[in-house]
Amino acid sequence: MEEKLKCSPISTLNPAGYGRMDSYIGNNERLRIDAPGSSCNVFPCSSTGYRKTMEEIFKEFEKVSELVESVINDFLGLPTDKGYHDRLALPPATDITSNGRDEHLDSNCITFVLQDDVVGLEVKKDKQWIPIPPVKGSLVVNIGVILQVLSNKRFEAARHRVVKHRGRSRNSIVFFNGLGTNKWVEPLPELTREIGEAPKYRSRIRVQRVYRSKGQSSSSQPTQSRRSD
Ligand SMILES: O=C(O)CCC(=O)C(=O)O
Ligand SMILES: [Fe+2]
Repeated sequence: MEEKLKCSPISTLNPAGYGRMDSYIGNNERLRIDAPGSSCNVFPCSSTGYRKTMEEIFKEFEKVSELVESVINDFLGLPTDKGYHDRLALPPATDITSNGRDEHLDSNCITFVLQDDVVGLEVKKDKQWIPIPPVKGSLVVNIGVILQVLSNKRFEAARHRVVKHRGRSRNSIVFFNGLGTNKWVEPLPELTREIGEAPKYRSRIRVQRVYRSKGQSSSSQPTQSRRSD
């Protein structure tokens, strides 16, 4: 634990580093990593190869993310670059004992999950929880709230959770393709007024998260408030 706390975020404004999220399903530990080269990244100093490996993994995720993003833009009939490029990788810390996640929607655009061989991830469909068992060599791709709003609900965010199994640790690497904070998000004009379709959402703002310092838990869900226009 001492080693983990050495990796606590160095800035209260940027959560890169070690953190915990306490939930009723289980305590979730994570090491959050921003793009390689970010001055906010904190890596365990006892492991020399860790940083290099994580940065390589980040770059691989970036490539997949770009590909999927371009397929989605193509599908929506949008230019290839709509500007949603801010990315974060959040691999949970090692030797965790419990690692559940309450049900939630991801608040970003697209999420990529690389699971180990421990089951736990579930998605809600028609009021039923459906397990998403790990398949070697494959990634789970989740739609997040921002893409739901941008696409005027052509894509719907997946409600999901991670169920904890007694006595089994689970590790996953999660890569978030998102927009960053404090951005206005609304259905894209190409998918609404330009084609005579009513927007299903009002403008929303993504509010900067409030992060607590050193080892304290922080909220897993960024606040999204509705503008009243
Ligand atoms: O660990 C997982 O499989 C998913 C984690 C997750 O849903 C999240 O970090 O938003
Ligand atoms: Fe999630």
